[in-house]
Amino acid sequence: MGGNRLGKIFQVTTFGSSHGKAIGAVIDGCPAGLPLDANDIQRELDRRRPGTSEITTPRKEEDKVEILSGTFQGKTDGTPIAAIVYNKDVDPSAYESIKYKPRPGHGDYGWISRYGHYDYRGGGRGSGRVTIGHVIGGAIAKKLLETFNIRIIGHVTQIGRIKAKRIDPKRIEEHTLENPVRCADEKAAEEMIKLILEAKEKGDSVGGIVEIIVSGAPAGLGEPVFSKLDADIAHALMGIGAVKGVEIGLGFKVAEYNASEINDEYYIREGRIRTLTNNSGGIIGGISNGMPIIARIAVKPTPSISLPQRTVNLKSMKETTIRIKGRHDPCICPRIVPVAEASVAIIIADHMIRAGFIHPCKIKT
Ligand SMILES: Cc1cc2nc3c(=O)[nH]c(=O)nc-3n(C[C@H](O)[C@H](O)[C@H](O)COP(=O)(O)O)c2cc1C
Ligand SMILES: C=C(O[C@@H]1CC(C(=O)O)=C[C@@H](OP(=O)(O)O)[C@H]1O)C(=O)O
Repeated sequence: MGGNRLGKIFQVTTFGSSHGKAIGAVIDGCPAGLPLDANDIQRELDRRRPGTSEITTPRKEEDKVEILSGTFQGKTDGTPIAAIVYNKDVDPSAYESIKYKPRPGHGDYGWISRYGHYDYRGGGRGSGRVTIGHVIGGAIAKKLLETFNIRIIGHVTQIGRIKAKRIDPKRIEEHTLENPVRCADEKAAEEMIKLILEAKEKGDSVGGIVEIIVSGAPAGLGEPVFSKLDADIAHALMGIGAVKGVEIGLGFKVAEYNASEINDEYYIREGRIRTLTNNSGGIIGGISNGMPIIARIAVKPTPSISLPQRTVNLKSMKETTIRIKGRHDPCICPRIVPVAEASVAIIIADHMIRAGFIHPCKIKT
């Protein structure tokens, strides 16, 4: 199949599917000497886990992770780290009657066109559940980055047309930790939850926007051509199911301004070069400039909905309709937050090693 790997030196390869035996990741290129145990990964997986509130899929999974290799006496030893989560609440019954009917908005038709032999149960490897692998890789990347005081935090900024007020990035974590919609603006969060529940009640779904902020990254990460830091971040984020747009900094809004209005002007504070504004989202010419790195993703409404929709029967080659049953997220945004953080963490960890900020073999702080 190919295409299951992210990162060049810090490489994360994921495997597994929604209704198969297990899902996991193999991380190659993590330097030796990083303290790591299952709890470091579990903490992140718990933030992604399904079945935790009325605004997530009711599929009940513990998502308990087991580290199979790559650590010795509580630290990474430079060998491939393999970690696995077994699928427990597997129930493909809802997919039996629709196996020849591609779901509008989901990956079914594309996968059948490309591979022919296709695991139709829950989209197989096309399921959002495979993002367990992203989160495993990202948890290790985050742990590595924390050693260098680099932190990555995501939050929901919009659901449907409801927009959150801007909040001090330092306060996002405390405000989103206990909040099921992962929005730091408490008033907007309440309205968002209401909107998600209304859509769910109707058998429909809603989309939104998630922002990811990297703080503490040094200037000098990235490459000037092709493997630009912004290009690699966009690649990683677009690799998550349901993501239809990526913005860095001001993003699509740059079209509305003159350069004199949005160029980030430089100044010096306590011997450090900074910029007055951060419209470039911390990346200039493909390389980080030491300001916070800011990416935003547009997440589409969950494709599997129970309202009737038009589709085709690929066996009889006749037009037909579909009503999707089963267990689905009425909105993907809250659960995509840890996945997006993980994807960005993998790219930043990879570039930290590539640019020489982290030794590729052993941790030297
Ligand atoms: C965390 C997460 C959870 C998801 N949950 C669902 C779901 O419950 N039902 C569904 O139809 N799609 C869900 N998706 C979205 C599909 O996986 C995605 O739309 C599908 O793979 C098609 O890919 P595309 O939207 O990128 O074109 C989820 C995605 C993610 C990342
Ligand atoms: C189980 C998860 O999300 C699943 C993502 C998903 C999809 O089509 O993407 C469809 C549903 O799967 P199933 O029909 O197999 O229950 C969701 O529950 C998970 O993320 O852990």
